[in-house]
Amino acid sequence: MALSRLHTPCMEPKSLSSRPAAPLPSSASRVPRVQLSRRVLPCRVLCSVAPNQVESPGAQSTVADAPKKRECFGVFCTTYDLKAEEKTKSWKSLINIAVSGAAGMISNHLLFKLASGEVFGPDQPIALKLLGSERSFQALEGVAMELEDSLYPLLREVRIGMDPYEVFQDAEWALLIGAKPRGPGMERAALLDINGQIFAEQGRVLNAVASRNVKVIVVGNPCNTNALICLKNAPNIPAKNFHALTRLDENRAKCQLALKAGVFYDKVSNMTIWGNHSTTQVPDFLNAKINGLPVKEVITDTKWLEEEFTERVQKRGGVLIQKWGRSSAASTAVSIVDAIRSLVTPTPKGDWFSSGVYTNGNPYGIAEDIVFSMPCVSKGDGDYELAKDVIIDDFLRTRLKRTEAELLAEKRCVAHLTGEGNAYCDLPEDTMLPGEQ
Ligand SMILES: NC(=O)c1ccc[n+]([C@@H]2O[C@H](COP(=O)([O-])OP(=O)(O)OC[C@H]3O[C@@H](n4cnc5c(N)ncnc54)[C@H](O)[C@@H]3O)[C@@H](O)[C@H]2O)c1
Repeated sequence: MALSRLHTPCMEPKSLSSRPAAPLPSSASRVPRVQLSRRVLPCRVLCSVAPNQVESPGAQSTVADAPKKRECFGVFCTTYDLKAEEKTKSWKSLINIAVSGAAGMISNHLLFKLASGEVFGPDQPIALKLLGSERSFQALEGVAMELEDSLYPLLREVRIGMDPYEVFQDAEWALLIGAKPRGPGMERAALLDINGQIFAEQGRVLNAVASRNVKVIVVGNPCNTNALICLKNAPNIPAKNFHALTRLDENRAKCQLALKAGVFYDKVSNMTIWGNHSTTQVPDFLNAKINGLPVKEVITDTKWLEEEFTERVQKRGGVLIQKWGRSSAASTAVSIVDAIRSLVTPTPKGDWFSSGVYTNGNPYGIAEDIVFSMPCVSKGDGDYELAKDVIIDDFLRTRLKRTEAELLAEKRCVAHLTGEGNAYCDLPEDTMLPGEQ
């Protein structure tokens, strides 16, 4: 099924939107708010399509056959009345963002942030392609209705579906959140297998239909090994384009250091989470800085740094579940936003961010061919390089080895899903995900 293309609502010249729109670039402000107004006329009835309009397949349908069409959702099927000249002045080209697990708790925060413009910018229209499962499909319709009702000027298309081949078509960003949670008594090996199968399939689909330069952020757990499985099943997409989300751990670590030092958290920089998004992860206080100074010069309580700080970060998710009764969804969504923004905006000079990335010639002595969280810098073009000037002492090295051993064992455990032979599961210990008790 073809995707609907950029289409702008057919609307009245004056904005009737009651909620504040994201600020416009100066060129856009010269254009009457016609593009941003959300007073949408029922175009299939009232509007003829001018030659300079781009229309969606859905827009060509008549009122009578409209209910049969599923290329777009509700109001997003409407044809927009946009002059080509205005389009080039004020809008960047539409980007396609695919999100799996879109009816889940994390997505319920994330989608609204994406649509508001706070992730890709106030002049960047987006299309959201939402993947759900059979069980979650009704809920997904509810999510799409809430997106409709939010009247976001930058949200030009919403499409929902259960077929990843349709949903991932031409995706430029794929945010892979949907996964099964570890049930009571379930071994980590079983979770690796169940979720690994999801990510093997999604890797194959991305390989077949997504943009060749799609950026993939794997959130569903165990996210490092899921990302490895995904990239191994997508040989035509650069392995460098795949990330496992460790940004929530980075944000938690920054917060704990700020609390201990009595400073606001924007004073903490160069925070690396090394390794696996599990309780073996290594929050690095050796290279982190507070007010530009090494953390160890500002926080002299070494015992706290070596023991309490690390454990607090590793177990923060579990403590939160005890208090809140559910896992962290809002702060995870915020950290996905941070992770994307770190790739699409230049990293501040001298700083870096953490991301679980494919090890292929890393300078830190980490085993190759796994997805390991490391310090990265970006020019803001969606790509990244590994950070230089990183110190690794014996204490840090010992911890890196432990999380590396866990990831190598996870890799052996999913060999049947990465095309590397028979799986052999010898996980060093049944480590937990950060949110597990
Ligand atoms: N990496 C991180 O920092 C981090 C942090 C928090 C949570 N997580 C993980 O994110 C995942 C989602 O968390 P949540 O709180 O949103 O869970 P949730 O249960 O609220 O939502 C998951 C959604 O995914 C759907 N789903 C399941 N399998 C799917 C599939 N194959 N295709 C599409 N959709 C599918 C489910 O129906 C559900 O709607 C979990 O694996 C969780 O462990 C990761």
